[in-house]
Amino acid sequence: MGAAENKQQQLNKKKKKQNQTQKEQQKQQMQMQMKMRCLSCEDSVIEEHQAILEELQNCPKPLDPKAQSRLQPMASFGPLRRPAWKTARRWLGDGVRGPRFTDVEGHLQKAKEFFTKPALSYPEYKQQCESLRLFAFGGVCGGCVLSLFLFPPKSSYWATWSPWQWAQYVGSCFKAAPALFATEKIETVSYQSILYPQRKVSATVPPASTVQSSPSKPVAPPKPRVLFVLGGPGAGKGTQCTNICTRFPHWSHISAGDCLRAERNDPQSKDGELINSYLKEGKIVPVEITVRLLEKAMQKDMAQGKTDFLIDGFPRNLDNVTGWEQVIGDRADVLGVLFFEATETEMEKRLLGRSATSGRVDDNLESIRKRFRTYEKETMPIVEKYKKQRMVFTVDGMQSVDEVWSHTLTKLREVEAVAVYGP
Ligand SMILES: Nc1ncnc2c1ncn2[C@@H]1O[C@H](COP(=O)(O)OP(=O)(O)OP(=O)(O)O)[C@@H](O)[C@H]1O
Ligand SMILES: Nc1ccn([C@@H]2O[C@H](COP(=O)(O)O)[C@@H](O)[C@H]2O)c(=O)n1
Repeated sequence: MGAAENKQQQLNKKKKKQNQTQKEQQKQQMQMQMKMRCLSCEDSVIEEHQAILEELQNCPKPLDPKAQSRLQPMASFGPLRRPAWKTARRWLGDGVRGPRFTDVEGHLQKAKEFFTKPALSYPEYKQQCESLRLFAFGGVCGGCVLSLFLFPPKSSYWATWSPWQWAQYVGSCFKAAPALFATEKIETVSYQSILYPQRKVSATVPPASTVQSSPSKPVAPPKPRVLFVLGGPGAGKGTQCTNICTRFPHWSHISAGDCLRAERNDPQSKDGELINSYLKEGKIVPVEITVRLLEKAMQKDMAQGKTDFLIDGFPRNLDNVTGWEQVIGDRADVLGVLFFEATETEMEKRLLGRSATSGRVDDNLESIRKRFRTYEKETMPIVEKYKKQRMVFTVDGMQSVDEVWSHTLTKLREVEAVAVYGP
């Protein structure tokens, strides 16, 4: 073999190797493209790609122009499906393009058509639904926000964290925090005024004798806070008021019914007989008598250091409401109404049970039923009136005493939160 022949052979070998390398590279490139593309390909397309690959493998030349022309579309994403992450819409045949997202009028029109114009095709129907959905979503969200704004939940969390408190929080970051400890000597002031510094101070309600201040620096006692307690006869008002006062000594329980019964039993009282007749009939005693007794009882308890009052069984009718406003008015802060709800059947059962030991002239079936009627006719409208003012804290009184107590506690915390942070 001559040198020239040898050289030719080496050249051929080299060319063949180059061809093989080039083919190998092309194959790898194709495989990469296949991998990428086949993520979103249908089976038929994958099969087609595989066939092309096989053809390429068997092809003696580096890249046959025929194969190249067939492979060309594979190199571009044009005619085939886009990968899922590039697909803006699923292909559900919605060739009908709806209004742009920002085109409110267009969507309104489509939403209206949902009710007025039967869709002729699925895409049209789908667009109507989509446009309607925008308004339904907006309406529901807007309604929820508005109702939270108009009728904020009576929860201490809401009172503390609702968005309209945020401005206040931001503002408070730039204000000096109130001193944690007293900055001057406190002579005699109820611990309530320290716990609730927001409370306004009244110089009028308590008689001077109840305030033991130093002569040089008089300290006005805080304005008494009042929580009316209402509910049907036997709903459990008295029981839960006793619980509250046992647990929280700053609360004082004053029952209008108890005050009236005590007055009736007082031989010195000029109103004894009148009160007795009202009690037996389950009627509401004139407010001048009742409110005078309530004020007397409050003053007595304030002298003992009480500042918060559960006024149980009051106001029972409109006469009671106006009497309170005229006599006490803004000398006390009314925090709201703690309202115990129970059915007549349950209340009747409880009162008949209580009649064995209460000694009350009105704990008999006849008086009980008369009291129910008075409650329905005269007291419920008062509850409704306070409800409209969003002042009612309702407790489900149908459960066991313990369960009602736990519910009462929750409501009491709400009352405190609203009193401190506002409604
Ligand atoms: N949750 C309860 N489950 C069962 N019995 C109860 C419950 N709460 C109170 N009672 C009982 O029912 C009776 C009436 O309760 P309570 O005196 O507290 O009612 P009231 O609403 O104050 O009634 P009134 O308006 O007549 O004074 C009592 O004998 C009491 O022990
Ligand atoms: N504001 C009020 C409260 C009560 N009465 C009379 O007392 C009766 C018993 O009241 P209880 O709350 O103890 O059940 C009641 O039936 C009324 O006759 C009232 O007149 N005014």
